[in-house]
Amino acid sequence: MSCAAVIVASGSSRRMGFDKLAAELNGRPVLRTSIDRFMASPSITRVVVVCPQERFDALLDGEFPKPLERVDGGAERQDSVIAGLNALDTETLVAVHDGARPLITVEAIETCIAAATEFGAASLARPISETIKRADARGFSQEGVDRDGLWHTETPQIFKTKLLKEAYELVCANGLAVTDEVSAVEALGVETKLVTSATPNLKITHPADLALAEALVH
Ligand SMILES: Nc1ccn([C@@H]2O[C@H](COP(=O)(O)OP(=O)(O)OP(=O)(O)O)[C@@H](O)[C@H]2O)c(=O)n1
Ligand SMILES: C[C@](O)(CO)[C@H](O)COP(=O)(O)O
Repeated sequence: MSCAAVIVASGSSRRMGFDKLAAELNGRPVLRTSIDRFMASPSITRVVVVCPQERFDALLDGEFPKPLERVDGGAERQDSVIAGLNALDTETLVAVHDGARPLITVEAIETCIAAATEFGAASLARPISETIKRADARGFSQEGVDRDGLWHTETPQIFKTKLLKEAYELVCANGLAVTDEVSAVEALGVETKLVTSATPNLKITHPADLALAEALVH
């Protein structure tokens, strides 16, 4: 099945304090590293990057082995995902990925595509492996939360393109706010297969994450 990648990269890096997607990892911008991982995945046929023109222009050094295009994003992540989906027509599957997750591997992308091919909806995710507490506004623990069955979702999140477009139409029609695509398809009543993320795939969010990613990137 043909699979397009939509890489969302229109965020404002508020928690980082500077443009985290332009920051260098191993001599390459974070966003370029994310794009290159999808370019290297055999099942990916094209890459749509959702970001401002100037952020895109800074990435265009060298050749790309597959079609690459850019569209403008929106105020919220879900608006940026919808802008990317609107650029797609023929691909059966779409893999949505955060530009801020540059440690994604080709193996993880291909494993997730295989699950999406089988189930129609798949996301990389990690079972929670620590004790979970609910705290009050002062930061004092109030109770434990049973972690059985709880996962962190990551990206890529990969779906039949028609399904994800329908899900976001419903999200918009009902004025919902979702933080990922798994939540969007849940609004349609559709389950997503969670695929265990076997290697670090952190979302660079705070300055310390960049140092960690630099140590882990290869
Ligand atoms: N309006 C938005 C918001 C986020 N993103 C993208 O969604 C991914 C996950 O968002 P996050 O890491 O939270 O990035 P920021 O929104 O930039 O972070 P912050 O909330 O600290 O500003 C990132 O690749 C980010 O660029 C996007 O394309 N459009
Ligand atoms: C999509 C996501 O990466 C899944 O973990 C995450 O929800 C995006 O981060 P945000 O801070 O919610 O935009």
